[in-house]
Amino acid sequence: MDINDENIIEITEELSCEFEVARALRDYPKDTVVIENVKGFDIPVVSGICNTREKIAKSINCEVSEITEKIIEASDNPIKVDKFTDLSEYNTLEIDLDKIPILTHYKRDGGKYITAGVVFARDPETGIQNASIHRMMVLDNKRLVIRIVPRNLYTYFQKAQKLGEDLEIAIAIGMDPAILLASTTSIPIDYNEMEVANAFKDGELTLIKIGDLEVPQADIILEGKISVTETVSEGPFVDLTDTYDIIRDQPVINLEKMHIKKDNPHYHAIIPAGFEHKLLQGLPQEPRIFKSVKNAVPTVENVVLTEGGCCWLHAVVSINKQTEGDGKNAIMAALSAHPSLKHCVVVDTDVNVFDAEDVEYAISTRVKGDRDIMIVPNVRGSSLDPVAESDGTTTKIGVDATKSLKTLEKFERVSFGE
Ligand SMILES: C/C(=C\C(=O)O)CCOP(=O)(O)O
Ligand SMILES: [Mn+2]
Repeated sequence: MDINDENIIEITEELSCEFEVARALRDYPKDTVVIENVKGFDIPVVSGICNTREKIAKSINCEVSEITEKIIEASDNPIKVDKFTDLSEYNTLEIDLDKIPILTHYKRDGGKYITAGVVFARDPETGIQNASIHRMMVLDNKRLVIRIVPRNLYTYFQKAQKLGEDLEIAIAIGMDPAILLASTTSIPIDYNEMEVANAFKDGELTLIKIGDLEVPQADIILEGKISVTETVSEGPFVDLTDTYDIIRDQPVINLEKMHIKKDNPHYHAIIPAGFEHKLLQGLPQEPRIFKSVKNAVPTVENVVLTEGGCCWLHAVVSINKQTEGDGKNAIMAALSAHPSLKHCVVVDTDVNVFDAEDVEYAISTRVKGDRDIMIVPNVRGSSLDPVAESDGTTTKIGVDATKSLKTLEKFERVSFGE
């Protein structure tokens, strides 16, 4: 795997994949780290290839402020993949998960978890391929349990269940961040995420044909089937709010083969609740929120699900305010586009949405509480919100931190001038 970062932290001390690797990685929340010497394994662990917006922007060849625009462009203009290769660069082995340094992260976790696995499957009816990241807990050296949320893979799984046939899958681990990002995009069910990845790569993406599937040249590829009859308990697992998600009955994966790159393979681990987890899960929601706000307020400039808000619960939206009330319309559009969103702050375009201090500056100088704060009780929120009611409802807050158009002169940022 090409790790495209000139400042890699290399840890050579021998560490156990049970707790010790995860503990060491938490000391470097925004670095790319390679753990060279994992006790009992030949394969090093890499983490943090997508833990900053800068790294993600670099992988898709744009500036941080252009990521949303770039995702929208690639999702709206996917490119059919026409470059394929085979498995000649891999060693193919009978499945044995005990040969891969899969981590146990925190003390109360349900077990070892694959956290950077992209799952590839075809719709049993239409044949369209889906790619999505799922957490998968290890049951033994041949079996996993997968958390499937009701999105595209879940729909395929339901169709497979109706047909009574297990769903064939490949799990790819350790790949170019642009392909990881494409796998997390929220695109319609009849779209193939690898065509979005190919658009990020200007048509240069090469995939491997494995059975009926077309899979990226990842460092590790597992082959197997999601059972349509067998479920077991999955969890506990720390989700992006840094709190434990609940235990649920989820489908079992029976694995058959594994393909490991001959040349310098790494096992990619995403630390639960780390910035890589937050960004890969949250950042692909930003284009959805952006499109919705654009409908309501055409002068929207950018949308960010902030790292402090777990890239899930807090949004900052910047607009070039034209009329009084634009801020509140932007809040309503953002809250409805991402139902998990709890708090939304709207700022003017002279405020940098990526800079928490600048956003706080806008809140402190441009908000009048009785006029600019919207409180919406009893709405559905995120299952991860620790203050949500048992029925899933919570209270949402919108903060309109835009300048009042009536008194614009009072808000002039003097140090911005001459
Ligand atoms: C399972 C989650 C997200 C996803 O993969 O879509 C996290 C919780 O989702 P909520 O919709 O915020 O409950
Ligand atoms: Mn999909």
